[in-house]
Amino acid sequence: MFELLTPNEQTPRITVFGVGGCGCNTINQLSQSAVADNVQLVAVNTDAQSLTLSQCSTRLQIGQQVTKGLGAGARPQKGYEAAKESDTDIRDLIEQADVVFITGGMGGGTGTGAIPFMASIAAELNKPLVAVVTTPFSIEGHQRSKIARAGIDQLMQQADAVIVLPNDKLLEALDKKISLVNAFYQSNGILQDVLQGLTTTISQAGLINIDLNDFVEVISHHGRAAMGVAKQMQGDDLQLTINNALKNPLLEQIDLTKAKGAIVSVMATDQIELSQYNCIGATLQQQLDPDALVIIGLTLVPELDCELELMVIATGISDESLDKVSKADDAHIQITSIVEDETLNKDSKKELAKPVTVNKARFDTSELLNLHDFLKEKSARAINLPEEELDIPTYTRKQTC
Ligand SMILES: Nc1nc2c(ncn2[C@@H]2O[C@H](COP(=O)(O)OP(=O)(O)OP(=O)(O)O)[C@@H](O)[C@H]2O)c(=O)[nH]1
Repeated sequence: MFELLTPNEQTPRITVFGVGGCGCNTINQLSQSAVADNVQLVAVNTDAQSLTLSQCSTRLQIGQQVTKGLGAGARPQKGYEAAKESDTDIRDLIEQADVVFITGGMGGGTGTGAIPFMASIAAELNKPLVAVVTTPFSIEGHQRSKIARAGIDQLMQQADAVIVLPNDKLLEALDKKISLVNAFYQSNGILQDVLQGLTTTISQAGLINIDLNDFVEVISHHGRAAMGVAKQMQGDDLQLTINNALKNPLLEQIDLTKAKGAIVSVMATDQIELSQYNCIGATLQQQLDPDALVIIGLTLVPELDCELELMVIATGISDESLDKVSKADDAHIQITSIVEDETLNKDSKKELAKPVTVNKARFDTSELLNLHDFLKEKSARAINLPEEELDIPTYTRKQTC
């Protein structure tokens, strides 16, 4: 049953913080689009120069003493100290909000260090908070991934809901031939859609409103959150659109049936039929845990470029559900190394040729790098060479012997 409500008397005040280079870029793009009056955008950075370029009306330079306005140099500890130095300013801004969103890229210094600190202030002030963060592109290397992972672990302890959007996944959703600069710009467009969808969903513009308490209830399931988006063009099958939203590349491969709650934002033209709306609710209810709280908000957008647009945010996903996926038939991929090193004896070759199994659901580049380390170490043990030498091709190694 869905209830038609009149718009909120008191529209919640939403503050969206864009932290660090990536966060500020996203917030900048967001500020160029139509943002509701109840949404305040705040650009936060240690880098003074980048802040001067920001088009946000509220800009906060953090850690002037610690960083001298020069950025955190990819050191999260510096980002953390910078945020701590500006504790009072951050606290003042968070205090004014009913709901807080924070966005930024994990893997550098400012975002990775400052975002968990800001989330801890929101928790202290009892403000519901959703963090939307990216993880680095695989081409950025192992070290950045490692920094990002540690930052996300810290953030998970503080924030109500953490939506992690791997930059590689954002890229998958875009045209493969895109240039890198454009990839950044367009991936920010996706972040912008996520934030805009969320803020619109809890603002008063919706025909069927999601009220703040519902929103808080759904996001207060601690743990991972995941999201999917899909568009339905004229004549498309609605069921298919819903399934696309659940299997969207932005949604990691997780078992949604274990989600404890979901917020669904539907944007449609005024041609939407009640049967379509009911179909969305019924389909999602079937896919999720029967006890999950599913909240659906509808916003009419007359100039929408499609029939309807769907955004699903599933919250309270436990690690258990990730494990469940790993038990699925195709959940593992096997990687077999081809061993052509003639210096190895038969037994070592056999040992090295054993396939290594990697969890496909969680397979990411950092895992590939771990695998690379693992294989290197394994073969170092087999032929008793120092590990670092294994980066030298066998042919060259032989010549230097
Ligand atoms: N999608 C997207 N990702 C970005 C963008 N800019 C940076 N990133 C990602 O965010 C990570 C952190 O970069 P920044 O946000 O520039 O770093 P920072 O938090 O400002 O930290 P410092 O530069 O060390 O002070 C990078 O490793 C990239 O993966 C962007 O515009 N869009």
